[in-house]
Amino acid sequence: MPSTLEGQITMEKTPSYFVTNSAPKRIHTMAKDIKLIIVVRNPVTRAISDYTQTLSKRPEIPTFEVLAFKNRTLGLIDASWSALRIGIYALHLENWLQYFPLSQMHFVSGERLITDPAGEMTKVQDFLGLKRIVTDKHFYFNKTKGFPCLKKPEDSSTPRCLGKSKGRTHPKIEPDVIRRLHKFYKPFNNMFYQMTGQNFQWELEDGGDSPGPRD
Ligand SMILES: Nc1ncnc2c1ncn2[C@@H]1O[C@H](COP(=O)(O)OS(=O)(=O)O)[C@@H](OP(=O)(O)O)[C@H]1O
Repeated sequence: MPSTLEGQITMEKTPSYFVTNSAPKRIHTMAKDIKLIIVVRNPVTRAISDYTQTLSKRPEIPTFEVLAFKNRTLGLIDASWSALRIGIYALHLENWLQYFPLSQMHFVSGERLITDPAGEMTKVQDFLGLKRIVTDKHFYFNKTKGFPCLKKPEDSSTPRCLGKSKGRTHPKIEPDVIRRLHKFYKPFNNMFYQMTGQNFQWELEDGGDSPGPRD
């Protein structure tokens, strides 16, 4: 981490920290009063997104349906598959709560980040104690990309969307597998809602892969 001068905030983004057992202790040793921002989305959609990313690099991997089960006939989920294990948010949060109070954490809804980016950014700015600089007027919905994009980033005069690797089309997953996964995550999601005091409403999206902007 670079040194931070008076009036500056240093930010660092590493998604894997949230699920790395040794991370909370090490980060606590480095900076006890650090503010932590965690972006979470429906763990079923997250798993499919994770799989889609791996598939783009290694097209030869087995199907999602094959990887998701230890025994499909018995409906036995393979929770050791990292794409699924990462979505057990309550488990990972438990680890962080051993070192940091909830007041130092802010949870961003991945779903609302797409449907209402300015609203989510307002909450992030408030959490960080920043002036509300980023607002509605900084975003527009790009129909081609199917996602919100920045109208005019600070370093450029042209609009900017996230790159091709963000917002890929997901493969169609068999509906009974999606249903089984929703059932698998339900108790963990409820635990996570209780721990955070926030209801992310993931159970409302039953049936298929949760509706994304492209669907
Ligand atoms: N504005 C905007 N544009 C594009 N994509 C957006 C946006 N907001 C959120 N998302 C969602 O971000 C998902 C990719 O982020 P990741 O967390 O996988 O990124 S990272 O590689 O782990 O850093 C990506 O997941 P996929 O749709 O599965 O690709 C998007 O759904």
